[in-house]
Parts: sequence; structure tokens; C-alpha cells
Amino acid sequence: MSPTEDAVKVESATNFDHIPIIDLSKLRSSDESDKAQLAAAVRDACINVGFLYVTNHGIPEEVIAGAFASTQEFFSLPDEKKLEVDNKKTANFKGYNAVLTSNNDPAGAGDMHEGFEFGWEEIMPKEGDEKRSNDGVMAGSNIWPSGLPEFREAVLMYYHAAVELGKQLFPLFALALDLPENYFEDKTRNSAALMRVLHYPPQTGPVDDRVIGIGAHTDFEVRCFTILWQQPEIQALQVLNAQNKWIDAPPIPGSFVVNLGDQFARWTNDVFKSTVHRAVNRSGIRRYSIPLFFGTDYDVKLEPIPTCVSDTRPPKYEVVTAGEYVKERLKATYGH
Ligand SMILES: O=C(O)CCC(=O)C(=O)O
Ligand SMILES: [Fe+2]
Repeated sequence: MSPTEDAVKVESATNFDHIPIIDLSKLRSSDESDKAQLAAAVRDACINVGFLYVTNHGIPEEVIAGAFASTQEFFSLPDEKKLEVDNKKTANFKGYNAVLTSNNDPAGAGDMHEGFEFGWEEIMPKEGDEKRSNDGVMAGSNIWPSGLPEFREAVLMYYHAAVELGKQLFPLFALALDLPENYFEDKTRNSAALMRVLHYPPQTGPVDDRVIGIGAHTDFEVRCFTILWQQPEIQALQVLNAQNKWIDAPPIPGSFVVNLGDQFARWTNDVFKSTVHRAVNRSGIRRYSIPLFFGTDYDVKLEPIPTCVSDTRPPKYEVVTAGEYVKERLKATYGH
């Protein structure tokens, strides 16, 4: 029996209300046992919780502050200006979505947030950057609001820093699955990394449970995992724990939330957990957050990862390519 199978059978720690905090400084350690310890902690979090916090992540504070300030500036533009980059005008779901135009929970009536989405792009454009051959259905350049160059630059600075962090997490997930450290390397060369900046207007007084900041969902866009920055000091994010109880995932200074998405769950034959979560902003003030969704290359076949199947754990899912899967899910959420 492989250590992963063994781990699958291990009961979750008794504290179901706990989201593990993982210190990434050991990632840079030259001592192999440090890395192994880190991988074991990540495995435990991925199998039992599907959510974790990472600290000592290496993204400079000023890069985060720049993206935050520019995000606030973008959302304070007049609606007409934001609607110039409406994602309904794009075939690849990039651009702006207004309040109530997305609906993450099929039982909900619309999400009480507005967002802006974009994908990979050099900060200083180079020849031939716009289309990468295996981006499949999401191929195409980003759209940006006119007259706001510092927004583009600040969010792309953050994007590139977070993508670097994401690249360091893939080997850790590989070790957590008892795979060689470089297992995901040739599957994430042009990895689909989509970033959204989000604004949640405050919801005070009685709140219709069907219209909250972002309805209960798992991260389907992800294919693998999300790195989420949350505005400090505002509690909004909640996670459905293993006992079907909502627990708070408050912002912790100096950390990001990392959560696994549906495609990692599918790819690992449900060894890794894609956990339901939602956000509701009852703070009385505006709340901003920045998720960055990491996937594989679009042409990767999601065949069950070898360490995640056995006689007693046969493959559960039909094999699809990452790109086919994500397009169907996007259509369902944005209704176009
Ligand atoms: O804003 C948050 O805290 C959560 C965002 C989220 O879950 C998402 O965009 O998928
Ligand atoms: Fe999410």
C-alpha cells in the first residue's frame, strides 16, 4: 500500500474547525527532511481539509499593496467605464463582470460581487505574446480599461509574483502525492493561470441567503488550486468543513489562503479534496479579494494520477482534457 492510500484512510484530525497554516520557508531549505515534513503537512491538509494558509510565501508586501490599491481604483470607476470591458463582449470570459451577473451557487440568485478577470501577459509586451498555441478555449489576449495603465501594471506585477509562487507549490503537491517532485512540470508549461480581482459591496441588515457575496461553490476554474489574497481584517470567507458546518477562514496577516479545486480532485481520483466555500461581506465596508486560479496546460489529459488508483480505489471519472472541462463549467456560471 502506498503512503497516499494509507493517508486516505487516516481519519481527519479531531479539530474539524482548523485550517492548517503551512510555513513555506522550509521550501527553500537545503535539508531534504524539511521538505519531506512540509510535504506531509500539505498532504494532510489536502486530503482532510482542502484548504490551507501559507506563510513566508515570498511575495513582497508592496506588490500586494499595489495590486490592492489599483483594484480599489478600478472598481470605483463609473459603471459605463467598467462595462466597456464587459466579459460578455469577449469569447474567452476575460474582463469585467458586474454585480449579480455571475452565479456560483446553482441554488442562488446571483453573486453580490463584481470582478475583473485576466490571464497571462508580459508586463512589457513582446512580439507574439498574445496567443499561446495550447491555451485552447481560453486563448486570446486580455482586455484592459482604457486610461488606467497603472491598474494593468500593478495587477500584472502581482500576477507574475503569484504565478512564481504557484510554480513552487506544484512540486510540493507532487511530493504530497508520493510522486516525483517534477511530476507536474511538463504538464504546466503554459499553465492556465487566471486571476480575478473582486469587490464585495457590504451587505448589512437581513441578507437573502440566495444573494451573498459569492455563493457556495467549489473552484472549478482551477483545475488544480487557488492562491487567494484577502483584504486584511475583514471576515467574509467561509469553508464547509468535514462535518458540513460553515467555519470562518479569516484573513491572517502575512498569509494567503490556498484551496484545491475540482480538477485536482478529479485528477487525484478524489484523494485531494475540493472543498465548498462561500463569502459574505457583513462588515459594513467594501471588501476586496484577489484569487489566482492555477491549472494545467489545456491539452493535458486528466487521467487519474497513478498513486491515486488501486484495486480498492478504482478510477471514478471519465478521462477528459483540462480545456474541455473548464469551458463547460464557465458557460454554466456566466450563462453565455
Ligand atoms: O473572495 C473570497 O474570499 C473567495 C473568492 C472565491 O472563492 C472565488 O473567487 O472562487
Ligand atoms: Fe472560490
